[in-house]
Amino acid sequence: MKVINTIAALKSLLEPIKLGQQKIALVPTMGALHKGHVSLIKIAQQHADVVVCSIFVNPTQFTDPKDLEKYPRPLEHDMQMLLAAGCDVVFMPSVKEMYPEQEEWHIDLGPAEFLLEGEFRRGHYQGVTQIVNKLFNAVNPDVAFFGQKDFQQVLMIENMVAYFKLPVQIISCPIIREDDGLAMSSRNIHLTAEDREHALVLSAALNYVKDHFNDLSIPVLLENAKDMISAIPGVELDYFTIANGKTLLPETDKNQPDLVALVAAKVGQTRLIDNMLLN
Ligand SMILES: Nc1ncnc2c1ncn2[C@@H]1O[C@H](COP(=O)(O)OP(=O)(O)OP(=O)(O)O)[C@@H](O)[C@H]1O
Ligand SMILES: CC(C)(CO)[C@@H](O)C(=O)[O-]
Ligand code: BAL
Repeated sequence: MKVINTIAALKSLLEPIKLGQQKIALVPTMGALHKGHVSLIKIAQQHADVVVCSIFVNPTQFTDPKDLEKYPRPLEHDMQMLLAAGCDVVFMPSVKEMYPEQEEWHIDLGPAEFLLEGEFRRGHYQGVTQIVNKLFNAVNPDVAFFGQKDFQQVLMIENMVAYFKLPVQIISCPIIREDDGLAMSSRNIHLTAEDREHALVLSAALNYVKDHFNDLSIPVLLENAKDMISAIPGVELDYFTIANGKTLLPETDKNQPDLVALVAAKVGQTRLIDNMLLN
């Protein structure tokens, strides 16, 4: 496994591979790796000859400075996970390498940018697309892998790819969960034992909606799911919605295709998101 810190070194490693017609996959991450990240690498290996995993805690996508400051950075552990997963190249640039100078970034990501996560983390998807575009320029991947856990992120990246007409295929990969249902997330590390217990209500409420989808109306499903969550102490709901998976607009007609339930809540001091496809 090669560990690379600069764009120039990365390009000189990857350009001959690309010229040799080998397929390159990119798995962008912010580190603090878990089985969710490993699953992306494993899926990437099935689609490409060379898998590049980037680790970069991107400052421009953080809307809360405390969240950025306390974002976990367990480097040794991450290297071991990547070695065990059989990753070929790790790209781990510094902030200076990715942002050598002040720069403006604003692209049209469509109206869904301002919904859900975009409403609670204003400007978040401009920062995400800014760094993903830089990573795509540095790696020039044929295909890139993202987790469905960050459902809206996948849509925003697809919109960015369409905006610039980039020749990169985007693949959304299933959510990996703990045995008790909690979606794996780097931020789970911040949960106290009590928070960890309380956080289970998020996946439980999503499962409730999925299990009762055929029997109850959408307004009733939403009311019951929100009641489940508000019954748990220390869980502060930002949103629980059933939406069209392409527009992210709320949906009340169960016969529409592509429905997804999405939730975000603060559990103790930690903000978590999760979602589930419904049909
Ligand atoms: N449980 C999971 N299952 C599948 N993919 C996941 C999971 N968790 C994260 N990913 C994906 O891994 C990639 C990198 O995510 P990231 O490094 O931000 O980890 P994370 O666990 O989402 O951290 P956090 O949500 O705390 O920022 C993203 O595409 C993300 O959607
Ligand atoms: C895609 C990403 C690596 C961009 O910083 C980040 O948003 C993440 O880890 O999901
Ligand atoms: N996993 C999405 C990146 C973020 O929360 O900033």
